[in-house]
Amino acid sequence: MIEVNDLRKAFGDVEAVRGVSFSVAPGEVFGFLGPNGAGKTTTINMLCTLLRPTSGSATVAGHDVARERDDVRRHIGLVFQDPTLDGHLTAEQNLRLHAELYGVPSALVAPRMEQVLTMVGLIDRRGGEVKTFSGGMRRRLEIARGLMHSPRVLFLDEPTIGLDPQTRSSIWRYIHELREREEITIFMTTHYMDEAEFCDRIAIMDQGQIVALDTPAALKAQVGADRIRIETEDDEAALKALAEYDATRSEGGIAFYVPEGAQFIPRLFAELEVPITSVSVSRPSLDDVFMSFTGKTIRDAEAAPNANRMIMRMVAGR
Ligand SMILES: Nc1ncnc2c1ncn2[C@@H]1O[C@H](COP(=O)(O)OP(=O)(O)OP(=O)(O)O)[C@@H](O)[C@H]1O
Repeated sequence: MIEVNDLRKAFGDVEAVRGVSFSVAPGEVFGFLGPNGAGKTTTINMLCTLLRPTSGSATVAGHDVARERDDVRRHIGLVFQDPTLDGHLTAEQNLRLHAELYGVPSALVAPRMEQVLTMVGLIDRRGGEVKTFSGGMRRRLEIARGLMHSPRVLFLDEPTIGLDPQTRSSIWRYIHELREREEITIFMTTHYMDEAEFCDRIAIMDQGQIVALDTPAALKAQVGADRIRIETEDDEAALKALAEYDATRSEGGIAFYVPEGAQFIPRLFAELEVPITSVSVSRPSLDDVFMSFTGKTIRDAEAAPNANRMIMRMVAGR
């Protein structure tokens, strides 16, 4: 549904996107994960035909984003970071306006409106002026509007940014319901690690390039080991017994890494002669994945100005 080949975008000296290639299958929820400034919005804008690529090529629903812009636009729905609803119009009027702009046949407008407003839980507020809606309601209405013309691909740029955790999870519920009900491909950007987990596949982007691309599970498996932390009645003896795992002292206990934590625990209890008073296993998170591919946490990547990033890379030997 989306094919991208060595796509690049430079703004003067700033190389925002530095040669990305990937493809997205029909029906997939595909996520672009990366810190602020990684180049996610620039990539999405090129795929939506809002920005012309400097070089490289991309097709969306079979149409070239540079040469067949109108065809691409007809097949996509957009939900952007910045709201674009008209606050003085009602929910219904906003959707109707969008349907007219997209040339939705008039007989289809009312049933489609009912369908999308029901999907995002706003059918009872259809007559309310948008300026009276909460941030979460507006975002849901934006999603409904993006779906009015039955696009084949829905692009969502940070769909949950600035929303509280409860509203974020309800937005995700709608996105998943949407995928079950409609034949639609979803391409989204996020810099929330926990949200990336909801995607079928994730491309991790850093400084204009894709540094990793796979399912969340496979990415985590690449990072490998589970972390085990135990507290015992005799840490000194336990450290000796666990020397082969390079166990170290950690936060008043002992920590070490094994490939399959859950399977290791029963053996640990059976074989370690020192009594264990507490145990925890943590699976690698997408934070660990980001760290292993970029050498920094996603928060550091956002906070660090470029000079600091270079120093961090030098320190990391990269
Ligand atoms: N119109 C523009 N002119 C100049 N530089 C730009 C322009 N748009 C983006 N950039 C630069 O390109 C780089 C990538 O920006 P982009 O907005 O694509 O990142 P992002 O990953 O989407 O971040 P965010 O999540 O903050 O939107 C940044 O260095 C940004 O300053």
